[in-house]
Amino acid sequence: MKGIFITFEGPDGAGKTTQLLRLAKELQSIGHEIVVTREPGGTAISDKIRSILLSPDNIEMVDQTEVLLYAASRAQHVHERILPALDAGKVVLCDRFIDASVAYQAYGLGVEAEMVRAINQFASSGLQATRTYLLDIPVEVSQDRLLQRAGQSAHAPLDRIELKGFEYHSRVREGFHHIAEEQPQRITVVNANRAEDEIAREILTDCKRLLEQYFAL
Ligand SMILES: Nc1ncnc2c1ncn2[C@@H]1O[C@H](COP(=O)(O)OP(=O)(O)OP(=O)(O)O)[C@@H](O)[C@H]1O
Ligand SMILES: Cc1cn([C@H]2C[C@H](O)[C@@H](COP(=O)(O)O)O2)c(=O)[nH]c1=O
Repeated sequence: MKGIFITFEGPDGAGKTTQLLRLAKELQSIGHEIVVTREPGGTAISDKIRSILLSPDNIEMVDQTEVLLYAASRAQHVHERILPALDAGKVVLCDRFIDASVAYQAYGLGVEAEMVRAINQFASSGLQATRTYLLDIPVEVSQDRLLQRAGQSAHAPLDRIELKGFEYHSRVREGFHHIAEEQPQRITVVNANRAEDEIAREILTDCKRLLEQYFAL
C-alpha cells in the first residue's frame, strides 16, 4: 500500500466536511493526489445503503440491521474505492470510518463494542487509518449548527441519526473520547468549537508533518 489513509471523525455538525475539504485543497495545492470520500457512501452501492440508513422513514430499523448496513456500505467502499486508491499512492481523506460505528452503534445504541469491531474488521479487511482527526465539540453547539444548516433551504433536513435525542448524542461524544484515549498515536483530538481558520491551520500543520514523514520512508 503506497498511499495514506486519513479519516475525520466526530459528532454530527462538528465541522468534519468543512475541514476535510479545506485540507484537501491545501494538500492538492502542494502536489498531493487526493481522494475525498465519505461514509456511509463513497460508491454507488454504498450510497444506496446510505439512503436506507439515514432516511427518517426507517424509524423501525433494529440495532443489528443498523450495525450490519454500516458495515456493508463500508465493505463495498473499502474494496471498490479506498484500497485501489491507496495502491495507486493517493492520499485518501475519508469523512468517518470504523470509529463512527464504535461511537454511534456501540456507545450510542449499546451494541457490544467487541461485536461491532469484529464485524468491521471483516468488512474492511483490517484497514485502519494512519491518522484520524477527531473534531470534538459540545453536543449543544453541534446541534445548534445542525439546526442552522437544516434551516438553510439548499440543505437536506435532519436525517434519522441526527434526529436522535441529546442523551444519545452525548453518549456518542463520550464514546469518541474513550476511543481517542485508547489510541492516542493514531487519533488527534481537535477542539472544533473555534473559528474555521484556526482549526484548519492546526490540522494542516499536523498533516503536512505526517505526510513528509510517511512519504520519506
Ligand atoms: N468552526 C465552525 N464554526 C461555526 N460553524 C461551523 C464551523 N465549521 C463548520 N460550521 C458550520 O456548521 C455546519 C456543519 O458543518 P459540517 O457540515 O462541516 O459538519 P459535519 O461534521 O461534516 O456534519 P455532519 O456530521 O452532519 O456531516 C455547517 O453549516 C458549517 O458551515
Ligand atoms: C460511518 C457511520 C456513520 N454513522 C452516522 C453518523 C451520522 O449521523 C450519519 C452520517 O451522516 P453524515 O452527514 O455523512 O455525517 O451516520 C454511524 O452511525 N455509524 C457509522 O459507522
